[in-house]
Amino acid sequence: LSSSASSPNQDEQSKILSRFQEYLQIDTVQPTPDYQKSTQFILSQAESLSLESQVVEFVKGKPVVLLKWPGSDPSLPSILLNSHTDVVPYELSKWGHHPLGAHIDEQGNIFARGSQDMKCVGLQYLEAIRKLKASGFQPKRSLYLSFVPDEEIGGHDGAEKLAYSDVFKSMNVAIVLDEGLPSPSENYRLFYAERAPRWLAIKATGAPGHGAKLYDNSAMENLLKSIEIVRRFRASQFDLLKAGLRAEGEVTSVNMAFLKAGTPSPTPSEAEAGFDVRVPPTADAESMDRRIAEEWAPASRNMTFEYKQKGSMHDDFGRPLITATDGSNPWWALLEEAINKANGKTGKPEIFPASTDARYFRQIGLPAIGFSPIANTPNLLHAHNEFLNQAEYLKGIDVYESIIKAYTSYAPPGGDRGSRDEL
Ligand SMILES: CSCC[C@H](NC(C)=O)C(=O)O
Ligand SMILES: [Zn+2]
Ligand SMILES: [Zn+2]
Repeated sequence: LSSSASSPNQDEQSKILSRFQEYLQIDTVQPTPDYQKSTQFILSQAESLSLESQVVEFVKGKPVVLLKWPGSDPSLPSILLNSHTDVVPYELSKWGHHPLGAHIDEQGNIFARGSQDMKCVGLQYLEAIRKLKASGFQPKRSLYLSFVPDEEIGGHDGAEKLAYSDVFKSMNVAIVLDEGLPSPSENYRLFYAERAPRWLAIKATGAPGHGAKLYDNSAMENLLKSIEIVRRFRASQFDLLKAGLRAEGEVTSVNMAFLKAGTPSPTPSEAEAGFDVRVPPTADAESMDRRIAEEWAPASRNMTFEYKQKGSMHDDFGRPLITATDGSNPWWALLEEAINKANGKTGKPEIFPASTDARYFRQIGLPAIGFSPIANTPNLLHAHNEFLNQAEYLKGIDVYESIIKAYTSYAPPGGDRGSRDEL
């Protein structure tokens, strides 16, 4: 009842916040993240919680930290809570507080790169375990935590390698939780799929010529024709979004990412443009790739194209990369119930507009749900002055406590249904 700073509750709260600040202050900024330091920090947390730990470097210098809280029934498939340890770069001059300072202002807002994306989630998992252990809780299923590198640059040396590894097979995972997005309303956002990235570079070639001459088929004219076609397609998709006919994750987005060509004069023989394209799992992948080959970069207009990043739209069994939200996937309802039990509200299931590591787990046929317990907060992923309020952070710990309880205790009489082995 006491609100004095020395009450055990207050004391514990300030320790929780200090640990969060400590993790945020570790410089894991791409492109040169200090993974040694983040690994040490996570291992020291694991030790204080008596969790089993293992560090796997599928690629040298890119540690995947695996923690395990063994369940009482090892025959049951396990739960995996995933988070990435890297964060995106920042522009120091645009921030009110240093992005690696984790400054807490008078409102309790914690400013730091990674405060939303997603050091919060990684540490909330650990804090929830701390509380559960203190309460004497014993999980039936084993609980794994994975702290993976390089999500922000594609996850190829992190989560992708993990998902396809023997280590992962031996973990016998039934369900994966990974990052979601902050919600400006009181409803948490839940994601059952995501758009597939197509980072595309198109290149036009053509006869160079005098800058004063009007002629067809120059590289620049050929590229501009493509840009016009791409922009018409972009407008058609954007119109669906603006009219409210589709949600953000349900349209194909296209944004021009770079343009490389020419000098003031003469007309160049090569011109290149790059686009960040995101394709919903409900779209027809083949017709999208045909559109790119035949309309955006046709050989008939002296054009070539290349994918700098090409995410799959189907799992390794040929099905769209979608996690079921209906009764066929008990983990969905269990998650919603557990969140509600902790006094959290949830919105309608959504398609994540960008990319996360969850796609690699969906690819191998596992259900994966995107969720960050961040409500009442503007979405500042990758933006200046990213922050998370301390009360929201603390509430998120309670939410994970409830989720871990529900997930690790779930033991249907007939065993798991819909698990990978039975498909
Ligand atoms: C294709 S890897 C890049 C990953 C990054 N993820 C997020 C969540 O912003 C993105 O979608 O741009
Ligand atoms: Zn992230
Ligand atoms: Zn990110």
